[in-house]
Amino acid sequence: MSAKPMTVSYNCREQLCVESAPGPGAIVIFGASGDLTKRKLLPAIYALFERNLLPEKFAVIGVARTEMSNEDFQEEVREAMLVNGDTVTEEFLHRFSYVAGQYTEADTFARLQTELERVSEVHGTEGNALFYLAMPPTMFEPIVKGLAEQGLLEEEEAWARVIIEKPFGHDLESAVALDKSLKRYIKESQTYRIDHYLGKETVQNILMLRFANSIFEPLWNHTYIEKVEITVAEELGVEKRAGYYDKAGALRDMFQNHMVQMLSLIAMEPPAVFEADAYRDEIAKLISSIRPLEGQDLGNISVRGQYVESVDSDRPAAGYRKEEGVDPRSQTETYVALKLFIDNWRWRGVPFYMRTGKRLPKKSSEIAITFKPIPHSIFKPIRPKDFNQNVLLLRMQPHEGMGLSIEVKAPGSKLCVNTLDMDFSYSDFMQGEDIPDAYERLILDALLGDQTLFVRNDTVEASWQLFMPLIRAWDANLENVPLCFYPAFSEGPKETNEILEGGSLQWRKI
Ligand SMILES: NC(=O)C1=CN([C@@H]2O[C@H](COP(=O)(O)OP(=O)(O)OC[C@H]3O[C@@H](n4cnc5c(N)ncnc54)[C@H](OP(=O)(O)O)[C@@H]3O)[C@@H](O)[C@H]2O)C=CC1
Ligand SMILES: O=C1O[C@H](COP(=O)(O)O)[C@@H](O)[C@H](O)[C@H]1O
Repeated sequence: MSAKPMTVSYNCREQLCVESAPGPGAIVIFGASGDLTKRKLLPAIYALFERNLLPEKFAVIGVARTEMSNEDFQEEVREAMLVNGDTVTEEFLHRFSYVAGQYTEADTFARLQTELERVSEVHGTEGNALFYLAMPPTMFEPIVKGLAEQGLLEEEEAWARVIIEKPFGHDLESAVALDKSLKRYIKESQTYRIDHYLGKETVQNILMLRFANSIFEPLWNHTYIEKVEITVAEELGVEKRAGYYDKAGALRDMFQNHMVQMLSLIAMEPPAVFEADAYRDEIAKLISSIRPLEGQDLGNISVRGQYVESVDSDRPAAGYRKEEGVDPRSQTETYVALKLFIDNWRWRGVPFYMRTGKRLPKKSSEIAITFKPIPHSIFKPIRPKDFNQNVLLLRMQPHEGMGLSIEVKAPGSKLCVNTLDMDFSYSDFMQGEDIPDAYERLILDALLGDQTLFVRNDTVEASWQLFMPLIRAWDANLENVPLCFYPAFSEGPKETNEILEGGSLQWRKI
């Protein structure tokens, strides 16, 4: 039985809900010719502009090696917006300019400084600058070094902040080394490590749901929760990113960062206040409470998969090894499933089943919390079958929202039971407005100097530490952790069921 859409009454007229624009500042995008810039950053900047959430005095400077004039870059911006059906105004476009150059040459940073001075004068950005490194990770250090040597990271009269994209390092050792070398040039207070999942409305809502209501938290522990299932499924394949992805794979691309952050929000203890360090302290504590993989039988708790050619003639797709730019003998995983436990008082014995992959049946990210069965049924004589267990479903995307399944009496004279799926969609809540994209929220926070939703280095390292035994076992091709194959658009490798108590349970259908 599915309920009609719930009536949503939305009352957000409080002061706290009023968003305000940051003070003057320039946004400098390194990697301005790249995929992330076009698909995510430019639309996010435009959306902030439309919502009057960019500084009144702002400018955007693109930097990359590709030769382009300011006009060419403005044309790229215009085209990137047209893809989304947005026609930008000249008022918006004339704030954009471009600096071409190599990151190893001091001259690039000298010309960037000249451009920053110009926009300060013309657009009133007052020397404040947010540097967004939308770049392959190998370039993070050279760029930060170049900025520092040019004096662009000094904060005497203006602020300077750096957004660093993921992945932060390739493993624990490289993440530690990267952090050490960046710290030579920037302070932690200037470092904004972005994990765009933390900017998603529905991901942030996990905290609100847990800590702004009194009905969930008393049940949020091993006494009442049987298992938690976190799925991030993508329909897309590797697309044009094989150069990066074939070296990274799903564990580094999705698990070490987005999946662990979502797990943390579900499982963390409440911070005393929602402030950057109090909140991030709790995240760090949680990640370090995850049962170490070292010493566990990795074959029982993990599956790595790679997609092969689709077997569905209506939905043809090449196998991963045939994708452009992928090594034809690639061992890179495009799918990972893991069973994790959190060794603390609250979560003793509760399995967290987690999976993510590319070329799965559809795009779908959700967290399903299954509550334990009722301790005793008073309805046994009339209903010998067990009741369905309650499930709280948090849908991250698409159709953001949440659902709760409960057992109810079906109308009629008999005592018949039905499962009622109560469903709530964010789109109803938003009354026709679009849900802001994650990058909008995070760019805005960085302009405001709020680090709460950015990842602190200790949590990055704790997460790498957790996965190192798995990475080592995969690198060594140990027999108990084989690469399993799944047809594109299937539910993933069949071996995934094995980690659900030897196949006695089932994953939710994607
Ligand atoms: N694309 C996405 O969906 C997502 C990306 N990210 C992260 O964002 C960052 C950027 O990603 P994306 O835009 O896809 O990357 P791209 O591969 O599109 O690269 C971005 C730009 O970097 C420059 N570049 C590429 N290789 C080199 C190199 N070896 N040396 C110097 N410059 C180089 C190129 O510009 P030019 O040649 O003009 O200098 C390119 O336009 C990465 O860290 C990625 O992990 C995170 C989440 C999602
Ligand atoms: O960080 C990444 O995320 C995207 C998926 O993000 P979503 O917001 O569309 O869910 C993924 O496709 C990409 O490989 C990864 O680098």
